Amino acid sequence: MRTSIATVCLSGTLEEKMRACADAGFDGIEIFEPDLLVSPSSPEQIRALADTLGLTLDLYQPFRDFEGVEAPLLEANLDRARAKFELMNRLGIETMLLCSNVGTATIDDDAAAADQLRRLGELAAGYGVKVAYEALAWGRYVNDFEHAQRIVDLADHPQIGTCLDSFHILSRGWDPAAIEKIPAEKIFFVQLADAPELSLDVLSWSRHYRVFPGEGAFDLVRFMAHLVRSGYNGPVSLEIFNDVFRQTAEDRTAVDAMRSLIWLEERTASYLKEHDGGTHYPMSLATLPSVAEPTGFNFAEVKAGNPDAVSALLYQLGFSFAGGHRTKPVQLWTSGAARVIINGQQAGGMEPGISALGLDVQDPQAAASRAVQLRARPVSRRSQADEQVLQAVFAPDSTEVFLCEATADGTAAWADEFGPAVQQGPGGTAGQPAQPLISAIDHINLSQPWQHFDEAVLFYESTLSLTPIASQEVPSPMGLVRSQVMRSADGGVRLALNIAPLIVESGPGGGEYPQHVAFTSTDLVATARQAAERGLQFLPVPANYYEDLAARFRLNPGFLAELQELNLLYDRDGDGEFLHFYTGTVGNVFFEVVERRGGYEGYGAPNAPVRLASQYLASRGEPKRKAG
Ligand SMILES: O=C(O)c1ccc(O)c(O)c1
Ligand SMILES: [Mg+2]
Repeated sequence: MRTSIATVCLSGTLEEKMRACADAGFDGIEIFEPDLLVSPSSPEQIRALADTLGLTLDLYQPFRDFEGVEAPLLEANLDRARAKFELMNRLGIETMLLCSNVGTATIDDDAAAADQLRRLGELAAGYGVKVAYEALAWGRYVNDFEHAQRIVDLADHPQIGTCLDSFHILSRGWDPAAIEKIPAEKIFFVQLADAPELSLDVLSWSRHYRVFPGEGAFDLVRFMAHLVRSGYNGPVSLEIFNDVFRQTAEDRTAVDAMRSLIWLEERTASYLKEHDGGTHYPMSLATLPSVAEPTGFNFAEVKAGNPDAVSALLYQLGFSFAGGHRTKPVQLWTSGAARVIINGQQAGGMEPGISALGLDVQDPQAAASRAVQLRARPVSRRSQADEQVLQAVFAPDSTEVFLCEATADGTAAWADEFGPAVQQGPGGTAGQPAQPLISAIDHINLSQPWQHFDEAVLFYESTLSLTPIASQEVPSPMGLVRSQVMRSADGGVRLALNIAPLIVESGPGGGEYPQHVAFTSTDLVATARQAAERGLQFLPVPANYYEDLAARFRLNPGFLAELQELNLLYDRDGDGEFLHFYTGTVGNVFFEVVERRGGYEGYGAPNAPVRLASQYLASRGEPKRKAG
């Protein structure tokens, strides 16, 4: 599959955009006219730069408001086109994109539009260029790709063909199956965009909210399958108008873009294999090492130059000290299959804070190779010769994601690098063994910078096969927090991605926002009692919350009183129940303990505003009450 991308997707100058596209591995680009108009480089220089970078210039776009006009305007439009064809010859670009008329069309007649396109085709032939006609979703008379195709058929000129853009087709609900009816040689160009579901006029939706494939709600795999079946074998190009992408670093956005196409190519290949068996199509689709979903969390790592505050919390939660690393200032704490590493080497930034997570996978080599082919940056950590060589990549928020070997007995293959396991309390004091009521890591919650949120969703879906669950919005005193859970089918791995409120950028954490690890307990009340005895400071929960709980659920008064006494939160979902509590925050990290009863699958979303408000108050010291 030939990959291409429109320069409108990226920030920067035309030259910077071109370099970023080449570095990310694109075969070619579409030049978006406004980018050329503001460039100090001549068309010849842009052509030479593309050559040097190994990029083909696949499309010049857009040419607007041509067809369906009265005769005098048609002559003026042909003059305009002539100037652009001359320019395209200088650039060495063979195909021009023509948008269906949105502004000046007055004649709603296919035969007349086709005649005018034929005139344009005759002119284009003299320059050796082709015109790809695209039905914009808001075109005056032509807003449907099949309608555009009928006009192209009527024009019946070799220089006139169609441009298909997934946004205009899927946003209007047109059925992409009809793509298969278009003769392949008449599809001159293909643009891809995904988009979130929004109730918005289609022009605003298109101009501001497009996202890369895999980051929105469109079924682009099926779209691609129809395209491949049509016999098309030209460039597949990303055209993403997105306010955020246009103001974030272009090299990073180009990598996100490339990842989306590599992923889509693979998904399309497997879709076609499943539905069409061994049928051969002109477009060849590359595949990636396929990996099974991760089966569970292997560990969570907290960076901390001074481990004491974090080890105290873990001790209070009933974790045992399982030893220091043989060669590094790193501690291992465990309870059941929950493993937390406190790493003194990774210190820096706002700490303590979550620096890495480990996932159990069937084949760490294959999983790492897949992630790297999807343009994830590999992590290189120093390791001694006899230590496990661990595979890891950086997530978009710089969290290190380790791909660990799942063992049959649930132990960690690397754990014997730690020892000896002397019973230890906070700060190295002797500790009492606890009841290990915590059995595993339930989920990990990572806060994401708002501008990298879509990228993070695609990253976890493409590299690790996690599935996004419908996102939620949680009110907090700092704003509405968007929360997106990514999980494996059996729930063995659950990641909650929250957009960090903008307000924290100017706050004491320098833009970092607390993140947490949630542990599973077999008996939450007993865990909380033990933790209270060991001195844990719970995140306080206001009395108003318990009055509301009493109103919403018919809870036994004794149980309700116990919840309130221990600062426990409660939720219900069908037959399932959820009990949980939070520790106070140290630096940038806190812990949660949850008990899931009867198949509860959520995360206590109704309680999230209570947590966020309580943490907000805690971060500001005691609540200030008006004197009075
Ligand atoms: O929003 C537009 O004007 C516009 C221009 C060119 C395109 O290819 C497109 O899909 C939209
Ligand atoms: Mg388009």
